[in-house]
Amino acid sequence: MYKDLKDKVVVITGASSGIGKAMAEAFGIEECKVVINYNSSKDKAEDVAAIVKKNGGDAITVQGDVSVEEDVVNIIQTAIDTFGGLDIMINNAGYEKATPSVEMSAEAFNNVMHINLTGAFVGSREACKHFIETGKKGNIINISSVHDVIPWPNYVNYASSKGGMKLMMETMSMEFAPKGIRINNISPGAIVTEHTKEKFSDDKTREETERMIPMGIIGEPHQVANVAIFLASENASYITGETIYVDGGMTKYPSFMGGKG
Ligand SMILES: NC(=O)C1=CN([C@@H]2O[C@H](COP(=O)(O)OP(=O)(O)OC[C@H]3O[C@@H](n4cnc5c(N)ncnc54)[C@H](O)[C@@H]3O)[C@@H](O)[C@H]2O)C=CC1
Ligand SMILES: CC(=O)C(C)=O
Repeated sequence: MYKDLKDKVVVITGASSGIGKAMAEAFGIEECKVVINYNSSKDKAEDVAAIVKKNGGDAITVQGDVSVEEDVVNIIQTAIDTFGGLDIMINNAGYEKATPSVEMSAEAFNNVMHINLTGAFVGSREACKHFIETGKKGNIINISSVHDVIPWPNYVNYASSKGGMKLMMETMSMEFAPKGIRINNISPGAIVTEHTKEKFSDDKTREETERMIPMGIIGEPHQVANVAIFLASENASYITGETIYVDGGMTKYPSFMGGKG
């Protein structure tokens, strides 16, 4: 456990499933007060809140679509009203759907940009406003993806949004570093969640994916959550503007592993 995290208020967007859920559970073990945002899965969010409380933390659930500016503002205001402030903002909500670029409407492109990038921007902006008003040295973690550096055909909206998250985070981290506010990204590789379970249960797809990972293993949500806990804690007090890849080596050019080329 990281003792400095006890009683810290953490907002996690898209926390009713997958990596967001694993992070909520982990911050519960740290005895944090966790605000679990969901868009449509109220029951699943309530289940996550129950686990956070069982783990030793406190929790509330808040509905909100992160692509809607007022909803993000409301999620953060609810955290402040309920728990008296905000210490850690985690922009995790994300969405992707394969579509060839020539078939992708501007609306479909913008929809993913609004959820993944603009949602994370508004969450970061509102958190920074609160940190500045209260003089708090809070911190922000964005859950990006290895596709912030690896191009992904048929997912141009997703890769653009994650690439954008990289420079958004780096820019904001410089803007707010003098105030002691730290902002970092975690970029997961292939992680098995409710969302990706079906894809990876297909032997061919799983084996193809494993071949792209030097460690040869698909990751699990808790492996991302463990890094989020570290980054949020004082143990990471000198880290800002960084992207930590939690990807079993996927971003390190695995096709060169044979030593040729
Ligand atoms: N699972 C994986 O292999 C990887 C996941 N990621 C990223 O991790 C983050 C979490 O994804 P997973 O846990 O894998 O999938 P997931 O689908 O379980 O989680 C995404 C969450 O975001 C929520 N969400 C989607 N649109 C929303 C909106 N408009 N407003 C509020 N919430 C919304 C969903 O309801 C869901 O709870 C995403 O940002 C994703 O891009 C990145 C790299 C790999
Ligand atoms: C969704 C995503 O970013 C991956 C790596 O699968």
